[in-house]
Amino acid sequence: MYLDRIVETKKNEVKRLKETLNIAEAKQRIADMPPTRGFEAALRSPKRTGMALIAEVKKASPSKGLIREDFNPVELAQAYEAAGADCLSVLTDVDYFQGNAEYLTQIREAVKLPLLRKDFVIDELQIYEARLIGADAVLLIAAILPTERLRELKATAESIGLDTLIEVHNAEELERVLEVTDRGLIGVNNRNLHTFETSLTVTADLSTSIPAQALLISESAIRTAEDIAYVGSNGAKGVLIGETFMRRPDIGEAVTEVMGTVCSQIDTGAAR
Ligand SMILES: O=P(O)(O)OC[C@@H](O)[C@@H](O)c1c[nH]c2ccccc12
Repeated sequence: MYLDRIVETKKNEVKRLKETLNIAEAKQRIADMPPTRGFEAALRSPKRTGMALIAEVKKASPSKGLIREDFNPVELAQAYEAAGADCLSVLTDVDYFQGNAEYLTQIREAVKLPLLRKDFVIDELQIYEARLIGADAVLLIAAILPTERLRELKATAESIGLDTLIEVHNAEELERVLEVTDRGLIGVNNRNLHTFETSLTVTADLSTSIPAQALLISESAIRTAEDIAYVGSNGAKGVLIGETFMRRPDIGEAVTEVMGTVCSQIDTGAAR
């Protein structure tokens, strides 16, 4: 199963990372860095009324293969910023998503938006590394983290100024996450990471169990303005979109088409 394979790869990456980076040194370097950009804060006051956007810089994925041939991460990030994205998500996994930590560092210099390091975090050291390469937030995936690990990794992230986006796909994962926190950013992944199957009803089904003080981000398989209206009417306060934008030659046009200028079509009265 591919998720297990990815985790094996990450264990090896962590082993290698431990040879070049230790926590004491990382902490020292982080102490000299400028503060993070406020990933959650940006999503809580989105540019488009009613729906925040995390736009993703993603070249390829295990489920879709190569998504975008003409891939200049900095240009793509700038186009997203110009189109009014609130935050960016940058894939840093090399083997499965053709991402790179360097893309994130380059993007940090080129745009002002808060950045999510999109990777498969299983160890503290990856979190310190995320901060060092220029991330403002990290993704924590409940499917690969036992509850206590989730709690520890979240605390580590917060101790160095990083926000967390905690990702769930089913009720069991959500229940475990709610043991750790009932606030912050909760991402509902519409894609099952084991089968690759997608359905936006995953967001609708889980949203009723997500407390109001948490911010629900609907992730994956969002393609149209109708999809935005659907997840928005079912509790999502933000969306994380990659492939739909990456497949379009003109990123800015795609963002405007999907997001609208304001998300006025959302009937938030029906939410929850
Ligand atoms: O490209 P999409 O279908 O718009 O999906 C974006 C994002 O949700 C997806 O890349 C993602 C969600 N969770 C992940 C975990 C790891 C890697 C990737 C992901």
